[in-house]
Amino acid sequence: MAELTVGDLVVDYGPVRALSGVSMRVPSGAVVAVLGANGAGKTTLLRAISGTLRFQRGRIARGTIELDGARLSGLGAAAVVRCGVTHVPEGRRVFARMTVEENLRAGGLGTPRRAAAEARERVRELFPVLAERSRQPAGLLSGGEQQMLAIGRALMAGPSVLLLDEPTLGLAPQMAARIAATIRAINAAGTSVLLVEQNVATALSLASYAYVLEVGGVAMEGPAAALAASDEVRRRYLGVSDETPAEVRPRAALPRWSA
Ligand SMILES: Nc1ncnc2c1ncn2[C@@H]1O[C@H](COP(=O)(O)OP(=O)(O)OP(=O)(O)O)[C@@H](O)[C@H]1O
Repeated sequence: MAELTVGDLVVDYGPVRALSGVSMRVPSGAVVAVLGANGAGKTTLLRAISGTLRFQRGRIARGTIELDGARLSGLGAAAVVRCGVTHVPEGRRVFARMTVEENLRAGGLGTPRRAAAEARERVRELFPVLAERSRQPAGLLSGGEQQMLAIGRALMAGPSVLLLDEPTLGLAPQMAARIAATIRAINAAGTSVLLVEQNVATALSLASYAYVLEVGGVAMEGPAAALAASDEVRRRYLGVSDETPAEVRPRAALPRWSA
């Protein structure tokens, strides 16, 4: 396990400043959530960490990204994976024409054989459906199964930190709950998680600590339980206002806490 730290990170896409001095920490073994409205910079933060910013013509103008004190910023995407940080981008981009098995194998490329075999076993246990459907083209899987495959593929490199971008987006509630349970299991097995999630109640129920981004900066941060109880977070992100009668307040606004 390893600690991920981001210090005073500034990111630009050409003339557009997307992050303007973000500092945060994912302690070893933790689930940390990043919340915020569309365009706040959440995806940019994950891209900067995973070394995929350059594919979007983005650039780190200033700041540091470190894993246990070793510098990640400036490394390419493949090198970041080798350091133990893998990224599941938004939109579950699986290789639709390749089989489930081939998709998983692609995630393990470059991983030493023994570690890859262990990771494979772990993925099979987490997602039995992927083992059952290993020879089918990934494009035939349901949206939720494709998300499982995208997560499984990222786990094939045996990461110490997993970056997840909107893993439950567009999924039916039951499937979203399964993905959330899987994230808990992955974390319980020792992988730290940095989670960007549009469903604030889900995010705060999974995370122990959370950051709220607004126009490229950290507007709020704190223990997930404290943020969930904060009037401002409830009003702005959980759709609960003082005027909302108690009986119509979403149950989702009452998350289960992780320790
Ligand atoms: N490839 C790009 N080129 C130019 N500007 C970009 C690019 N990607 C993002 N941006 C801009 O950077 C800012 C942050 O975007 P980002 O996608 O990181 O936000 P987000 O919080 O993840 O939002 P969303 O939930 O909509 O994905 C926005 O102003 C966005 O328009």
